[in-house]
Parts: sequence; C-alpha cells; structure tokens
Amino acid sequence: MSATLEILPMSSWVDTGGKPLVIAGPCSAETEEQVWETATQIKALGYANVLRAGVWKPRTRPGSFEGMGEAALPWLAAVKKETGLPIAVEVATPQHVELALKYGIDILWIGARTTVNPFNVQDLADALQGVDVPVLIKNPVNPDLALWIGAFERINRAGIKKLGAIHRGFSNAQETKYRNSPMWNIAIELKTMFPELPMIGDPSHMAGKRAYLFEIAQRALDLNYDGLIIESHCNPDKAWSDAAQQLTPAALGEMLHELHVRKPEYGTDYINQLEQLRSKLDNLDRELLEILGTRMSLVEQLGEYKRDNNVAVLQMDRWRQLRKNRADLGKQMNLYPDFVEELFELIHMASIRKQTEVMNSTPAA
Ligand SMILES: O=C(O)C(=O)C[C@]1(C(=O)O)C=C[C@@H](O)C=C1
Repeated sequence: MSATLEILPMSSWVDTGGKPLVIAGPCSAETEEQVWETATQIKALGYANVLRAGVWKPRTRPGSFEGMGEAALPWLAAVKKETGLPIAVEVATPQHVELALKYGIDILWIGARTTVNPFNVQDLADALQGVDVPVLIKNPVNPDLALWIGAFERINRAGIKKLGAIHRGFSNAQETKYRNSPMWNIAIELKTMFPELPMIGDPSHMAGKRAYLFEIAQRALDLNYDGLIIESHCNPDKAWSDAAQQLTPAALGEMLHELHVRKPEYGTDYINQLEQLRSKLDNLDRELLEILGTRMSLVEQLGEYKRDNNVAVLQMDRWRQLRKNRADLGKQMNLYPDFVEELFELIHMASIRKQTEVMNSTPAA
C-alpha cells in the first residue's frame, strides 16, 4: 500500500519541551464542578500539556450517559482560561465540529467508532475544509490499517496538516486481559509508513482497568511513542462513564513520575558496540534466508515427486507431527511458543504455495 500525507511536526501545535505529549482529563465532562476540580488538579501536577474531555459520547447501548453536549463547552472554555491548557474533545459529526470551534476548542479527535465509517470521516473532512485545527485520529475499532490510513488521507485532503494518530487498541471478540487488544504491530506499521506522524498511546482504552495502565503506558514509551492520552477524573469511582479505567489526578501524577522515557537513538558512545552487534545480526539473517532457500528447494523436489505420483500437496499427518516437534524444539531453545508456531505456519503455507505451483506445472522433458 502506498499513500502520502503532508504532516506538520507536533511542535507546530503543542509545546511539550521535547518530552512526550500528555493529554489528560475525564472520560466525560459531567458537571461544571467535576470539570473544574479535575482540570485544576491536573494542571497542578505540571505534567499535562492538553486537557481532554468527552462532550459527545458514542455508547454501545442506548440508555447510557451520552455526554452533556453543547452545555459542557462553556465549562471547558472557562477551565482553558483558568489553567491555560489547550482543550481537546471528540467530534463525530459536522455539527460537533462547528460547535467545538465556536467555543474555541483547540484540538479535535475522531473516535474509533467514527474512523470505521468513511462516510462519517468524509463528512468531518468537509466540515474541516479551510480550518486550521489539529486533528487526532483514533484507530478504527477493527484491526484494519487501510481504514485508519484512509481517514488520515481524507482529513489531510481537507487541508489539515496538524495530524496525529491515537492508538487505542482493537475490539476483542472474546474476553481478554485488556478491554481492547493493543496489536502493537498495526501502530508500528503505520509509524513505519509515516515516520513523521505523531503516535499517541491511549492506555485507558486498551487497559479498561486502572491496574493495567502503567504497563501499557510504559510499553508505548518503550516503542518511542510521541505521547499518551490518559483518562483522569477527580472522583473516578463515581464517574458517569468508564469508571474502571479512570484514575485520580494524584494517581496519574504518580504514574507519570514512574514512567521511563526512552532515548529515540543510541548515543555516540555505543555506536561501535552497536555496529558490531548489528553486523552479527546481518550475517545471521543472511544465513537464515539461505537455510530457508535450501528448505524451499527440498520442498520443490517433494512437490515434483507429488505431481509425478499424483499425491496430495497437504500432508496432514506429517504437518501435525512437524508442528509438535518444532514447538518442542523451540521450547528447548527458549523461544516464544507463539512465535515458533506462527513461524512454522508461515513456512508451511509457503511450502503449500510452492508445491501448488509445481503441481500445476508441466514436468521438464
Ligand atoms: O512432508 C511433505 O510432504 C512436504 O511436502 C513438506 C511440508 C513442509 O513444508 O514441511 C509441506 C507440505 C505438507 O503439508 C507437509 C510438510
């Protein structure tokens, strides 16, 4: 997939003093007092660069609290004046965009349930035409990188160059430890395609529970994310939405203090050591590929034998036996079991592909 985005650096819309961006605030703006108390406590921590609050809440089932709507916008405008912190809210319709801009909201984000729908995203892009406001786009709820990229393209084509990605994790079909599966590989792929796109981790929505926030936030920083967006509420247990994943500003401060920010690059003092290790890896990878090449030519010979004797490509007994044997070997070598399993699944699929080609070719005379 190839795509181009014109992106301005994060420093063009927020000053973090070279540190990771911290966006914090309640899941929802509930009352004027709650917004005020939470915002002033967050400001006092000294860590946050931006204050977040949900005003329009897309909820899974009807009957849940769906946000205070426009009524909450003057509260946010007032805390912005008091704290000096820029405000970020989620927008899902052109009317939300219009109202947010009317009340001087500084940063907009598009939620995961909106990113899934190109019609919705295009409506937002049309409403943003000619407006200079940073827009952060959450990953779609389903693990579809192209859909996420498509949303960036639509918003970018409307002239928005102050863009950022929020990685909030992907819906689970089954019960898992986290509320949403991080699937870090998808965010890494996006970052690989668009290195200049700021990547912001959303531990709150991945974790779903306070207890897991730290490990996810640290993982995001280990991957050199540009920032974190974390839900914080002055009285989290009484929150009207997402109570289990919010934490008090004081607990947020402790967590942020404990997190380690990694250096993006090695220092010059490590360069020699690093180069030696990398050149060993280069040699090993070459050997690995040579071995895979040799394996594939044996598989091809087996394929010719199968073709000439009219034997099926897929040999289930052999494959089952092989899988078990390689998993045991991998265990002895201290390799991650799921890694070994996936590796041999890929190898086997490539064998099947090669032998299917051989099967359908005519033997050399
Ligand atoms: O053992 C065979 O019959 C093979 O063709 C080799 C191989 C493999 O890649 O190891 C490929 C396809 C079969 O389903 C099982 C195993």
